[in-house]
Amino acid sequence: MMTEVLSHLDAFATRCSYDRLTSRQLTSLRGVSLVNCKPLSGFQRSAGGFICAVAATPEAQKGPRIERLSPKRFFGFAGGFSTEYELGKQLGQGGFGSVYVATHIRTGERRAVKRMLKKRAPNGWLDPLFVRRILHEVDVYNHVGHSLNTAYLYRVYEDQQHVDLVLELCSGGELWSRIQVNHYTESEAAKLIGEILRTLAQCHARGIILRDVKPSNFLFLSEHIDAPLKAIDFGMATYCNPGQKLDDKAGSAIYLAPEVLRRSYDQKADIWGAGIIAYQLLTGRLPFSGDEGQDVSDRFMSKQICSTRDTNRATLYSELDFERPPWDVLTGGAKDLVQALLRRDPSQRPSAADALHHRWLTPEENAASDRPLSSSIVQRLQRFGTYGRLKQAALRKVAHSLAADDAALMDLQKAFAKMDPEGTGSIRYSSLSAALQDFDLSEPERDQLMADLVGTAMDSAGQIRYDEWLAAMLDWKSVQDSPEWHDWMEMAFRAFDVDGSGTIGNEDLTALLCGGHCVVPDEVDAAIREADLDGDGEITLEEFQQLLTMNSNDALDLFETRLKIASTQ
Ligand SMILES: Nc1ncnc2c1ncn2[C@@H]1O[C@H](COP(=O)(O)OP(=O)(O)OP(=O)(O)O)[C@@H](O)[C@H]1O
Repeated sequence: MMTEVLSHLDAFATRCSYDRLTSRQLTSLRGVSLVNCKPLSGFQRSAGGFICAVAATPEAQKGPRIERLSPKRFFGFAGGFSTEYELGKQLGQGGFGSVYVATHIRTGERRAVKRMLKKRAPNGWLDPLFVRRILHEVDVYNHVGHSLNTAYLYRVYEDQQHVDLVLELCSGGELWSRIQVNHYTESEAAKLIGEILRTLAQCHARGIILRDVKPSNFLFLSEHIDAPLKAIDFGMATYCNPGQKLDDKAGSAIYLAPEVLRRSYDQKADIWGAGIIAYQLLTGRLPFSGDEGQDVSDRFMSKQICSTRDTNRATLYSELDFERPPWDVLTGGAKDLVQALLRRDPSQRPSAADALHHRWLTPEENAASDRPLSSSIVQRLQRFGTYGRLKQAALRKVAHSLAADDAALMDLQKAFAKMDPEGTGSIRYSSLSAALQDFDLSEPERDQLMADLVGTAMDSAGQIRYDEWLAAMLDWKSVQDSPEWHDWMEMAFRAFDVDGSGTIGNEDLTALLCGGHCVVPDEVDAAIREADLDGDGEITLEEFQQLLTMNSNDALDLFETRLKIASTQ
């Protein structure tokens, strides 16, 4: 009974943050007695929600009344999917959703839609695990989905029955199906392993752990042999703060790290999964050897059933084989990296960011962070895209204050002037789009990269202002070293606190982000959640400063370049 009450309240509390109820307001609800509320597993920044210890009073045991919630718009996502999209053939089926091709009725653009049935508990409430899974998946897409290594999330819809995630269509099939057909050459494998590690590094830099790193969660964008790889399916992801250890067993058997089986793990567990994939790409089999390990490997690769006990024993104890062919012909660099990724002691395993610098993956001398601006625009746009709407708006505001003659901005000014030869102070989308032709990007990818550049669609009119350009291109870490940084942050805060109340709240952001009328549901809520550490629905100066400072030092080489060989100069 107690468990049932807890799950009622858990789902209810999660929903409450979407109603912008504070923990104080929660406790005032009839029949609910909540103590020690804290943000839901680190997702306070954007998914919101509270985990509360519950004093199960007789009244609380009845649970809050379901009528308080509208199942139709439980999450606050947009409605009207079927008026905007036509559903086509099924692409795939997972444990949590079916994925279809969907065509945008007005533009004819083809996308993938992951349709998940709103799962209900026997009492009619939405199942709390389902609620949390959706929140986590959307949250991770919003954090890292604007990088080229992840399928782009265009929009989320919901109706009475379903939640629909509209995603970039990846039509090249799963990495898994190519592993089964091919053994990759070393350079092909290195490119793919680099792309996987880049996704991990971007997530880990934001405190996210994926917990389901396996070949079927990476899809090729197209059928082209060199098509980029995109990560999908973040339903298992969660947050893990520095120093924290998770203890729940989550993931797919053969890719689980030893420490996950021992129930004390952090982001390094994802690296093990990447190591198993790397091994498969290079050899077409699993690393486990000895009688038992070999049996697990053979069964798994030929899609026969393996018992959990045998799989776990192989992960924990089997010798890892780096002797048999093709290891005799693979280079020392490949062996060295894969061995490092598969160290059983997680403290000896490299982080994703460190692994990316391994000599086998980055043979060129020229690290991405040293590249000139002209060849790192794509990386800079992705990095900016992974910041939330509020942070993007705040950085634009600060960029506006930077001195026009600052020598550190010279390169950025020059690049801007090249696209604005008449000195109008704005560049056209078409000019930037033309500049992006030098990069090996699909047309939707070009549009995705530019989507985050301007403040609101209303004021853009197809133009990008200098401050918008600066905000996206700048290395903000260096700006933060300026003695004026704190003044600039405070100035931006005061400007955003439109009603002068001392905090930034709902009305301030409605005015700021959508000129008083937001058409995208949840837009303002999501912006508040970006910074609202204590979940009270308001952003204080301290919370605002923390938002502006975190993640600003993301190295550019965490992001894909996609530079065409011909234009590396
Ligand atoms: N963006 C996409 N483009 C094309 N196909 C996709 C896309 N996303 C998912 N698919 C296909 O749909 C399948 C199921 O998707 P996904 O893994 O996200 O679902 P799931 O229910 O979360 O799965 P799981 O049971 O592994 O957690 C994928 O294996 C893939 O074949």
